[in-house]
Amino acid sequence: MEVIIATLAVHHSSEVWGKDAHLFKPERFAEGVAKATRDSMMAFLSFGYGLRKCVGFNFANTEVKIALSMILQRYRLTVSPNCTNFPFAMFTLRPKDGVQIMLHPL
Ligand code: HEM
Repeated sequence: MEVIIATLAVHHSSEVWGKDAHLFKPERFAEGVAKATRDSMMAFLSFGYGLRKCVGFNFANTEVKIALSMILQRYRLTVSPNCTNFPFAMFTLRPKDGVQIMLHPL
């Protein structure tokens, strides 16, 4: 595990994200990407950078917000007890076997 985390570079700069850069903290973005990245344009590269940056960036962001708000209005989400969530590094850190989520109707 230590070796995997030590090899990560993208989105893990402690200068940008702080000493807890390795923690999953979506609330970092509560006041927007610019504030979360301390105005460092190269710090958040999920959609690429520069002239070839993803053309679907605004569309994808809006789509995710709409889809998530529709789901959260109808369901409570919990992580399945069967979920092992083994972190796996392939350019970025991701769960090796995905994340099994259970949806409970509200
Ligand atoms: C969460 C959703 C998405 C993510 C994370 C994402 C991410 C990316 C990334 C990393 C690139 C490469 C940028 C680069 O080379 O620097 C890219 C390119 C591209 N994306 Fe997306 N993308 C998403 C959704 C979409 C959607 C919804 C569309 C279209 C409706 C789209 C269309 C494109 C196109 C056409 C390119 C190529 C741009 C070019 O080479 O000039 N993407 N995307």
